[in-house]
Amino acid sequence: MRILVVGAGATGGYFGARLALAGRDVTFLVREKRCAQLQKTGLMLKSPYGDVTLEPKLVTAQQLSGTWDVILLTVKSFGLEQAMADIAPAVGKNTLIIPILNGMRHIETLQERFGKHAVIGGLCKIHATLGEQGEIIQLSRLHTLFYGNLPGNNSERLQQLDAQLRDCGFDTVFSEAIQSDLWEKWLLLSTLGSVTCLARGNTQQIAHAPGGREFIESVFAEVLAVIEACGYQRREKVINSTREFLTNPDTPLTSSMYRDLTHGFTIEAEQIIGDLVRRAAQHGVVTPLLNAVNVHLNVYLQNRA
Ligand SMILES: NC(=O)C1=CN([C@@H]2O[C@H](COP(=O)(O)OP(=O)(O)OC[C@H]3O[C@@H](n4cnc5c(N)ncnc54)[C@H](OP(=O)(O)O)[C@@H]3O)[C@@H](O)[C@H]2O)C=CC1
Ligand SMILES: CC(C)(CO)C(=O)C(=O)O
Repeated sequence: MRILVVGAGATGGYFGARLALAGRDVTFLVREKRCAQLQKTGLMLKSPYGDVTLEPKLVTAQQLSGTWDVILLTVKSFGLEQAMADIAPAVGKNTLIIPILNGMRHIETLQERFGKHAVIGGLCKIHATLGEQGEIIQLSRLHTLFYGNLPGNNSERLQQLDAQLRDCGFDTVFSEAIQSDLWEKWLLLSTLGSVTCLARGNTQQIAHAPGGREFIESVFAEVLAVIEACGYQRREKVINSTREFLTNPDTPLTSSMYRDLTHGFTIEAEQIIGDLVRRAAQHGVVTPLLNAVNVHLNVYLQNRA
């Protein structure tokens, strides 16, 4: 299968590199600046599993030709509109698009543009960032890619896709409940992003501050109430383990949004928190903490602008 990885940033660069190293037919769709950088330095991966540099196959939007079997979409939410316009010529009638953006709204946006049959549910769990030379830095050993059919879609091509993605040097989950996985990832990520961005520290620091653990639990409870109002059917075991994970005083967790914010970069405030706040209002769920986080992140974005 021909795989087009859209974006060679922290996540796209990581999973794309692993796929290419495993011999899959991978091309990265990149913009001019990143293209020039990668042509000069190669795609450098700094990883607890060992460092490696590869010469990636690169293409820019102007050079795209033909359609692709798989499109792994790894742009940030604010790059989605442009990315959809760029990939449109590459989407054929059998193309499978796997977005791994955080949040949920992009799924409907992609389905509206390319049709439900084209969009596979996807998410990734990894701690990765870009270094000063454009290298991909994997910050922990976590590297899991989840994918599966969304409700109302039953693509038989997923078996084929699974065979392509498996055994490539990262963990995979071919999920039969990707919709639940997506809600649960949002629960984890939005809670983690909220508390770390508001407190400007990791979860270990927060858990050791007076009222810190309760703070994490209260944000978690708000997010859970929102996603349940939106239709999430609670899986008690996952809820409990996620809550434990986030409040563990021995583990210093941060989120990619927190890393972006502390570096002064733009952040996916709307996709990760704003969308939750809007859904809460639609369903009459009261979310004072999430509202405060939303204001905080928006003021950060205003100051940045
Ligand atoms: N980093 C992490 O640890 C995790 C991130 N996520 C989520 O994954 C998503 C991607 O995040 P991440 O990889 O960190 O983001 P990055 O900013 O590191 O990478 C995104 C890349 O997309 C590229 N891009 C944007 N628009 C286009 C386009 N039209 N054509 C080609 N390339 C494009 C950017 O390139 P350019 O250099 O040209 O701007 C950039 O390199 C986000 O939704 C994030 O929340 C999920 C789990 C963990
Ligand atoms: C939940 C987590 C931390 C791991 O994948 C993440 O998605 C992020 O940092 O954006």
